[in-house]
Amino acid sequence: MPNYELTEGKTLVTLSKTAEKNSLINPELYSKYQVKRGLRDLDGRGVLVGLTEIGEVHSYILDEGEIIQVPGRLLYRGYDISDLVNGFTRDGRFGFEETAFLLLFGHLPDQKGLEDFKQILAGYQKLPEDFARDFILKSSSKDIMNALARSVLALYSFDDNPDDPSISNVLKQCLLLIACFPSLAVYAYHALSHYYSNQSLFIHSPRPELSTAENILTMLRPDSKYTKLEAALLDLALVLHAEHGGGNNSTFVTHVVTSTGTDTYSAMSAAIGALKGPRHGGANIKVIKMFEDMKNQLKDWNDDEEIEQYLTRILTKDAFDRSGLIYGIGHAVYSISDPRAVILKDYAAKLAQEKGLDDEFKLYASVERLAPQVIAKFNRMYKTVSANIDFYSGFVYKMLNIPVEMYTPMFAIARIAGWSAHRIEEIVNAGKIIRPAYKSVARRQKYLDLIERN
Ligand SMILES: CC(=O)SCCNC(=O)CCNC(=O)[C@H](O)C(C)(C)COP(=O)(O)OP(=O)(O)OC[C@H]1O[C@@H](n2cnc3c(N)ncnc32)[C@H](O)[C@@H]1OP(=O)(O)O
Ligand SMILES: O=C([O-])CC(=O)C(=O)O
Repeated sequence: MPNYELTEGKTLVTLSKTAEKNSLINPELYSKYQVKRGLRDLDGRGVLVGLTEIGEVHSYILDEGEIIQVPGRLLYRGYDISDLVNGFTRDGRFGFEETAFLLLFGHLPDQKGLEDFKQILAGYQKLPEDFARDFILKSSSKDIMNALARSVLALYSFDDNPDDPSISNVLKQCLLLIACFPSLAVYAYHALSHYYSNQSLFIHSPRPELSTAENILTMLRPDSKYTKLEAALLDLALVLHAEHGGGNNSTFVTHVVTSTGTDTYSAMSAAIGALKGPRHGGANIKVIKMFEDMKNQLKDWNDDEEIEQYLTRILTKDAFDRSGLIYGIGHAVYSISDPRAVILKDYAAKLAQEKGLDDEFKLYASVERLAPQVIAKFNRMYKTVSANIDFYSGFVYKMLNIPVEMYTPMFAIARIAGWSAHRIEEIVNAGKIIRPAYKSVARRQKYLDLIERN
């Protein structure tokens, strides 16, 4: 982007300094006016802004008004995530389609219902004629989440009835997006690796008889080959990422944008933008890059003291991306544990052993153990922090040879199921635009004519 020289030496640098200075609000005012920053109460509990039956994120119990932190639990439509995972893995079935059905329709499908649902999704898999060529390949993006959001917005033009908010129409649009996200993301990755990394370009079509996880691997790999274990692990990751209640940032964005009465494509592209952020879904890419940096910097991966020093340098903004964040650690709701991280860690350990990456797994486990202590030294903590879902997900994807650029898009491919259920829930129940209050703390000013200003 050009750096425009503006008149009278006012470059973008000086203007940005002015913008920054005049945007700063005295931090004391937030407590003075009891602002619930991050929509959180001072004890860390979220401000109650809605009701949902789709996902439940459980992290504490109240004992005589006192918050007692407990290991995290996640329920989809009232079913514990561990029971769901145990159910389909025990039966050797893929779980993502069944999970999407559960989230959208509120009950687990029977055999026939599941087969019918898979057929409906397969029917929506095909992108419009020339869509991949004209909208993905011709204008490739350096970021797949950006490409995905653009594709979602472009699909609006191919819909004969895009603005109809009836549930039958919105459901149809959501099913189409659930079915198309894998190809939209994978093709955007191929465009990126071709145009930015000079790799050969190939496009494989999704196959209607395959599961979402199998199709991702089929389309991603030049030879379309994958093992049953690889597909099963990717499927598990999709199930674990599919839903997380109404308050997580991207799902809340879905509620906020849906509450305006806008179309499905606008709501979902906004949610993709929210998920892309490194404090949310984008954390999985940051985690893997943080570990690459850490591995280069550490002399001894088994030395706790050296690891602690590196983590401290992250917090003091002296290491990695200088954001001060240890990615993959901490959560707005969970404290003692994120149940999804517990499940993924187990699989990561087994896979690491198979792939001869035990040392790297041990380093992850050490950081998981040490980071909460280091963070607690630097912050006033009202609750414990622990590894979140994104701590081990990137490591698992890496062991599945999934390119790093695809990690956050994998999250989106899964979470579109949850967003869809929440969009429908918002339309069915709300009818009220979401509009919280902002108190103005600006000084009132007397207007000056242009010639009077200096
Ligand atoms: C799928 C998901 O979205 S899971 C989350 C993925 N994100 C990450 O992994 C990024 C790293 N983690 C974080 O940035 C945070 O833990 C978040 C954004 C997830 C949650 O943030 P919060 O709700 O503010 O967490 P919490 O209230 O427990 O934090 C207390 C303090 O510890 C700090 N803290 C929490 N986690 C971290 C971390 N990983 N690294 C450094 N500091 C942290 C917070 O910034 C906060 O400090 P402050 O009071 O000075 O603002
Ligand atoms: O709930 C949150 O804030 C973030 C999260 O874990 C998710 O969206 O999966």
